[in-house]
Amino acid sequence: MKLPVAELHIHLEGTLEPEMIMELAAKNGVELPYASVDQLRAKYEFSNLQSFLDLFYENMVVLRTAEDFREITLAYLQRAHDSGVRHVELFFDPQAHIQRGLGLGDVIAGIRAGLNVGLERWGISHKLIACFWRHARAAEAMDLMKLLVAEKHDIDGIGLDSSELGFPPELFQEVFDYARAHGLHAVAHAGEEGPADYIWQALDLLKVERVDHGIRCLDDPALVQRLVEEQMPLTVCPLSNIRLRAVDTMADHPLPQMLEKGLKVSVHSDDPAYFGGYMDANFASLMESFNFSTEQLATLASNSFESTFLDEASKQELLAEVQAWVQQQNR
Ligand code: HPA
Ligand SMILES: [Zn+2]
Repeated sequence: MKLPVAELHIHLEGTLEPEMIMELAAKNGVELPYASVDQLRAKYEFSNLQSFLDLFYENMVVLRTAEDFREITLAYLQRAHDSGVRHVELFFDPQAHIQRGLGLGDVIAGIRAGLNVGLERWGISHKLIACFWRHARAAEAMDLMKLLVAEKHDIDGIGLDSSELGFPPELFQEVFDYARAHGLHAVAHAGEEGPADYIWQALDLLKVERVDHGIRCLDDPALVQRLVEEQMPLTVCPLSNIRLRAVDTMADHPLPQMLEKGLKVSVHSDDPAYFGGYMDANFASLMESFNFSTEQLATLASNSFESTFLDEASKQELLAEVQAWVQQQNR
């Protein structure tokens, strides 16, 4: 039995494996600047967040139809299932797709169709979170926010992603106020490359229910204290942090320290096709450096379920799976 976990920090477009990119490009007649999977893979060396985002946005242009979105969602869920994921809260970047002329309804219908097959086939439950680009104008995010509500698009929450430095959360306060007033959940990337102050802003101005990444909180003891007191979930992505050079090596990763301080941390894969693997690869890499105990692993898994937007009964069912896993380990 694999450690059962919830995947709460996963960008759908970041699950596009090089093989799928080449296949979709051929199918949709999209010209790419690489002739082969190997040539594409050779570009997967990143120096920071922006160097990754440039390639990430370039590659997602191969997605053209609702069927493409259904297919990649399902391909991701197969891998998620193989790596122990029992519930997923999936991010996608609507601005990327509507700018290319795709219909918002088609994108969401395709993703939802894939998620529903995943629920039937593997019992993986789900939520869907539309992320706004912080590098684009807040007014553009606001227009999209209003459209999502006016057209009753089927999403469960909103997030904030893309380039962090120079784009503080405060720019998006109005968008998050609007989302909250319309019953949507709210999360935001903060403190990945950006300073601890961006985490304060995400909490106080955007009133987020989870912070994505959040590792830079360790620079600010008062912030750590607040995050511990509120048991604010932090969705930490170890392989992403290494590949984007937010942390030097896995041995330097702050996750053990964060656990030690009582922060509500859980492990996630961010953009697994780009960063060296899915949930299981993240845990395998952590285990090589830290050899976590059964108890520590169970805490990480339980935190992941407690940090979901599921109802209490569903959370309890999934938490019971963690306990069953612990019993199996101790047998
Ligand atoms: O790690 C990330 N940070 C910000 N934006 C993103 N979009 C995809 N992945 C990321
Ligand atoms: Zn992310």
